[in-house]
Amino acid sequence: MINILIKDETAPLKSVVLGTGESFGGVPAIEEAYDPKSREHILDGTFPKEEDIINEMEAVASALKKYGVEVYRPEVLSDTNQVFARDIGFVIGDKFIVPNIIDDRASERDGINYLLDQINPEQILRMPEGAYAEGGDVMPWKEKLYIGYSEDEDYNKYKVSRTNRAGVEFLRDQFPNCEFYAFELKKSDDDPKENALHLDCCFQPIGNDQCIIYKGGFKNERDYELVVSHFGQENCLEISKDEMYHMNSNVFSISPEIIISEQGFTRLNDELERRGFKVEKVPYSETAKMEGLLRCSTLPLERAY
Ligand SMILES: NC(=[NH2+])NCCC[C@H](N)C(=O)O
Repeated sequence: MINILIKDETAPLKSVVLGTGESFGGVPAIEEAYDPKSREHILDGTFPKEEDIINEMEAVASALKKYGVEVYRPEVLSDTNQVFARDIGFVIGDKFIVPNIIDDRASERDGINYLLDQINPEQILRMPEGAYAEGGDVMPWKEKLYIGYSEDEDYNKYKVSRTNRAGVEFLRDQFPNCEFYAFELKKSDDDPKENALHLDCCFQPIGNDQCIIYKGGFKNERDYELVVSHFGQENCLEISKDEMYHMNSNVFSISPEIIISEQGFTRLNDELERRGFKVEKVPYSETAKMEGLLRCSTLPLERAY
């Protein structure tokens, strides 16, 4: 049996699913792109190579194993991009949620069926038809649950809108004891600098009481202000539009003290170190071209409390 328990983003990590670059399907046709940054790299002829993705992900696997984390990988499905394990399922408390996700990615969920078979069925919740949520939009943070979503007007318009109101309501019903904060995100199918694909593309808690945040990713400024009021201004590490584009908010915490980050995020990494974090730097700039980074590639199953 596999134990699952996640109450926040940073408690010491015990086990995680890390996506895979194996047989990722190569360069998609332009009409197959489902985010604007991949689209940009398909058009520019700079879409990453399988070998580079595999090497980058191995560096993450090594960093995790160095700290004794149990690392599971999805079963490899041929010609399927399975890099971003975060979105295909997620754990809140002691429940594993199997969500409905964008059709273009729905088959990715099959890769973790072998893990679901090892989780107590009473701990698995399947989202009902019509309710959508991707793990990148869902963040348990102690007594709070932060969710990024789109109202129907945006949800029906953008491929990059992945969590809808019905998804939010489902989670609200399942977790009545959480303080619920659902934020609409800014979306664009064409311009990666105007698009917060998931909540973790513009916000993520780190340490015990801090966060990385990009104001422009929130559709409504009052939501950004609410988050800042929760953490306190001095505990918010603000990033710029360019830093959001490079996915600076999408680092990944092994513990409240240790963060895996991209080696080229110089300003962020220096600032994290100045704040006393140990930063494990990995090369991840090829994977970043597909509009996801380290949080997106990892699906934590258990943290220690
Ligand atoms: N949690 C995340 N931010 N995941 C990023 C997923 C990126 C992937 N290209 C998509 O469009 O779905």
